Amino acid sequence: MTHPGSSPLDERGTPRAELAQATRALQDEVRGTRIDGRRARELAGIVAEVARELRDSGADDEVGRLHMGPGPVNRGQTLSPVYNVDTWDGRRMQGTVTFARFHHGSVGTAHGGAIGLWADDVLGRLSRELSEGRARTACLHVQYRASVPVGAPVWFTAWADDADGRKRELHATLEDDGTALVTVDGLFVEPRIPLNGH
Ligand SMILES: CCCCCCCCCCCCCCCC(=O)SCCNC(=O)CCNC(=O)[C@H](O)C(C)(C)COP(=O)(O)OP(=O)(O)OC[C@H]1O[C@@H](n2cnc3c(N)ncnc32)[C@H](O)[C@@H]1OP(=O)(O)O
Repeated sequence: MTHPGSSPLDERGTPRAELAQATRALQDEVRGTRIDGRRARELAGIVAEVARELRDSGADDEVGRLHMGPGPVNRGQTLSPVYNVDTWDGRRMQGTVTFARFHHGSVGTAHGGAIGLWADDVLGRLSRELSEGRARTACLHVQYRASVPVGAPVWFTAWADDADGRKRELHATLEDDGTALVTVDGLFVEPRIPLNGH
């Protein structure tokens, strides 16, 4: 088994990744903080100042398009839960995902939408690893079988059926101690009109 070590999803060791991680920490702490109103207002000013500096430094996307190529830029987005790919044998990907406080849904569990977001991301990653052709999510079927914890790593497996022309059926599970928490079936389709680098 090999590790796709150069993946931008590894998000290690670059200043840009550090910025993304600090932003995630901020998102987590904003959620549910008990800070008093006066200080909250002061901190809002500081955060606004940071946002201004980032905006004024320019953006590397075009008309809001996320940069999808290799490199840490892709991970500048801080919405998706962080996941690590531990093994990849060319067909099956395994690793762990940790849903953060930011992704909290119902009491003590990860938000179903955050789980769907992660599923789209990991299957999109799988699709990229499997083929040069750019495919888009046509359909995502998420079954929530048991609650997914927040703040603790959960084991995942993602794999693909044989491609059928432009269509790829992809699957993923989240599990804890051998119990399936979530199962996902996705269909990714390479558009008739190829995507231009998206
Ligand atoms: C080294 C570099 C590493 C880089 C590492 C980067 C890692 C990076 C990770 C991040 C990864 C993020 C991944 C996000 C991925 C998105 O979130 S993509 C955004 C969300 N999805 C969209 O916006 C898609 C919108 N829909 C569309 O664009 C079009 O409907 C589609 C899906 C492309 C299909 O359009 P089309 O090409 O015209 O398809 P069409 O010819 O009608 O149908 C083709 C076949 O698919 C079937 N089909 C199409 N749609 C459906 C459907 N919804 N249901 C069932 N069947 C369908 C058709 O029935 C047909 O089947 P057959 O008759 O051939 O058997």
